[in-house]
Amino acid sequence: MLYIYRASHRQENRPRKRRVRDRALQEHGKQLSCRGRAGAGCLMPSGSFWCSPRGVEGINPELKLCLHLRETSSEQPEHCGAPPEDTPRTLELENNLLLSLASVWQSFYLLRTQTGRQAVTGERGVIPAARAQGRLVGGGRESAATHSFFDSRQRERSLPHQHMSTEPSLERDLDGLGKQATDGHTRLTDISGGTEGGSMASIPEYYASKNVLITGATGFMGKVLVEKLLRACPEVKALYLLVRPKAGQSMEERVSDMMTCKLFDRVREDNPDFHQKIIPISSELTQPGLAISPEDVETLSACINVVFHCAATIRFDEPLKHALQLNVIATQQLLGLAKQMHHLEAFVHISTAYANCNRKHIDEVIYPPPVEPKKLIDSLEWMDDSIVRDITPRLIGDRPNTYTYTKALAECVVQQEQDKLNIAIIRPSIVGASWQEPVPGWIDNFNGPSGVFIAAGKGILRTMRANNDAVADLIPVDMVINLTLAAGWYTAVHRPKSALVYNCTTGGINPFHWGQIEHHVMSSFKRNPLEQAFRRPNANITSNYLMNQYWILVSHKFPALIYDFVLRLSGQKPQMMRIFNRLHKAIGLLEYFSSQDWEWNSENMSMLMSQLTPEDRRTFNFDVRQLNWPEYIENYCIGTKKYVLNEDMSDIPAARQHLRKLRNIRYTFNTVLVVFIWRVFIARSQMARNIWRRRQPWPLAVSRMQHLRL
Ligand SMILES: CCCCCCCCCCCCCCCCCC(=O)SCCNC(=O)CCNC(=O)[C@H](O)C(C)(C)COP(=O)(O)OP(=O)(O)OC[C@H]1O[C@@H](n2cnc3c(N)ncnc32)[C@H](O)[C@@H]1OP(=O)(O)O
Ligand SMILES: NC(=O)C1=CN([C@@H]2O[C@H](COP(=O)(O)OP(=O)(O)OC[C@H]3O[C@@H](n4cnc5c(N)ncnc54)[C@H](OP(=O)(O)O)[C@@H]3O)[C@@H](O)[C@H]2O)C=CC1
Repeated sequence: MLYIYRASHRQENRPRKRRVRDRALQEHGKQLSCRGRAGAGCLMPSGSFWCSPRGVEGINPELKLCLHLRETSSEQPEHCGAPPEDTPRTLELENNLLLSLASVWQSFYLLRTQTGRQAVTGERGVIPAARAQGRLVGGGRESAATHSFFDSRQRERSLPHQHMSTEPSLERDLDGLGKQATDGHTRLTDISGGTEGGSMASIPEYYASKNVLITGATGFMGKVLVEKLLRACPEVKALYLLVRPKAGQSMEERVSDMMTCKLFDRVREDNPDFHQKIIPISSELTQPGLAISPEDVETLSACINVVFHCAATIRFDEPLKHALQLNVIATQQLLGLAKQMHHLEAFVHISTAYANCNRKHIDEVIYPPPVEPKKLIDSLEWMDDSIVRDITPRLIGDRPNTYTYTKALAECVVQQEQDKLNIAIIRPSIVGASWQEPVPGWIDNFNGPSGVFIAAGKGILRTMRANNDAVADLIPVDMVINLTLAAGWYTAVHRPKSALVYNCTTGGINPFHWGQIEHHVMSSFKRNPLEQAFRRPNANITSNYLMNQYWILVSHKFPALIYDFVLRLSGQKPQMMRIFNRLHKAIGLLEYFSSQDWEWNSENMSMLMSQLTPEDRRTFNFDVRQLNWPEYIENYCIGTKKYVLNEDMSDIPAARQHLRKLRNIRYTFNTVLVVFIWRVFIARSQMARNIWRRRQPWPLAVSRMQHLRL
């Protein structure tokens, strides 16, 4: 039975359409997904077919349709509405076309399950079928990402990867179905990166016996990536980590320190010898040739299969020259090294969802850079640091800092190599503590909101400029890493011709707002207080500049002055004002992100999810719909206590006691203040007494009542 439903193409209906698809996906589990020149579509194993209006545009440009094709008619999706009354003849033709497509798909699916072939064949059916029937025309709105995805099927890649030469071209797809069924085994083995057994490799299967290069492995996300790879893909051959010596520690010491961190407890339990798979390579990314020795370059060129580039400077106030050096030039150099790698299958670049924060709606495309990176690099090379500092605001234009500016340039640099390498670009929004893995709430730094939460939990931060109703696009680090690993797998196995961008965000799918965050953070820190809080946690956010300035004066600067005064009296060094000045600098840099909303398209994230086997979807879960925000925020706050501040959970009763003490101090202070004001301004001044009497008639009323009672 075929249902065709009319759905408006307008933006506001998108969530509804998304729900149609999501529900269909939930109901049917595994699905095959296809992308056309004009959009996306999914065929479920049961034979049901979902196609976005954009996808349909290619088939029938006049009709904006959401199609839902089901085997049984018993359960009509309530969100689709009734079939259009004015079903035109073209629609019947569509019905026939789609029914035949569906039957092709279904037999295709059966074929696939028999031969163990999955997305390789599944991705190539609907559009060629439509084209074969002369129905698929070029029209329709195309996103570059969609285009690039489709292009990957159209163009043969000229990489030195053996298996690419045998990848069937799109044009041959439909006609070649039978052929694929007979010789599909051979092709599948090729495409799945040499996996035995004729079935498409799952993610752990793909990473088995692969050599992976990771930059930024000592950083927040890099560590989680290393941990997850070792734990979820235990057969991975080796992880080569580009690490620099730092703070008097050699790179070997740094890596062995890292591996003793709590984050690796679960891996250690599973495989106490996991460190044998880790090979540190000395590298300073800001140096020419990344300061990698020629021997190491040779080793890496010979063996690396996948590169994850996480290293970056994420400081918002980084001088432009340094940010450019690390975020752009080092990326360029790494790409140069990647091109020398004989067996490279995927290059995954970690960008940020805010690389294009000068736009309100951000698609999964690489936007034209603010300036040609090469020109900027050449010009800054000869410029004095002070000149660069002076022209930085003009250069970064409508971006808030050098970080987002250089990350946008880096994307452009990466894109320039898309013809030579299989590239994925991951754009996470605000990466927060882990959701589930390896432990809920794992976090190890003060970046982004973590520092703000801690400052609020310690009772230092009382006010911040943020929009209560703006979406707080937080995403847990484990979800970002799961998506990153899945994208690496997908890029290597499917080899899209041009770089695929994944906006890794939550706001469009499972929104949560800064006002809600404030509420949950505060109540969480009241339940599980931090040790030695300065004041009881009570932070408020406001979008009003003047109000914020007022509260900064009253709740930050005034208490800091008193505290420093007390410290001075007791012979100690004043420190509170200094802490507040640093805090104000930090939150001043963050306010840009907490005061406004962005809208990210995350179709590629959904597409990627639809490509995973149920098992992989569980192991590499990045389904942000499953996030329960209050629970996540609670774990996040506990995580800051346990892993950032290294506080013991058993001390919570003492911390609560401390908060009670602070509350009593506050009550006492307030009472003393009232009495003081009374004494100074009211009791001593006749005018104040007169005003007091006029404003407060109740004492007279009370005395009159007492008089009457007597
Ligand atoms: C309660 C309810 C509240 C609800 C509202 C919450 C709103 C939150 C809004 C968050 C928005 C986040 C947006 C991020 C968007 C971009 C995401 C990315 O792509 S990229 C990822 C995002 N990238 C970033 O987030 C980078 C932001 N950070 C920076 O740019 C710089 O660290 C700096 C300019 C803030 C300070 O520079 P500088 O003065 O040279 O100082 P140092 O660096 O040397 O550190 C000094 C001390 O301060 C410590 N500390 C550090 N950060 C914070 C903090 N945020 N806070 C507090 N403390 C912080 C630090 O640990 C150190 O302590 P200690 O070791 O001395 O004891
Ligand atoms: N955290 C977030 O909220 C978000 C992060 N991202 C992106 O994710 C990636 C990782 O971020 P995150 O883990 O938070 O950042 P961290 O600051 O925690 O880690 C940065 C990593 O880069 C390494 N690095 C920095 N400079 C050099 C250098 N000169 N030579 C060698 N290595 C260097 C650091 O090594 P070392 O330990 O030696 O300093 C560290 O391992 C970045 O690309 C960032 O842009 C994107 C969106 C949000």
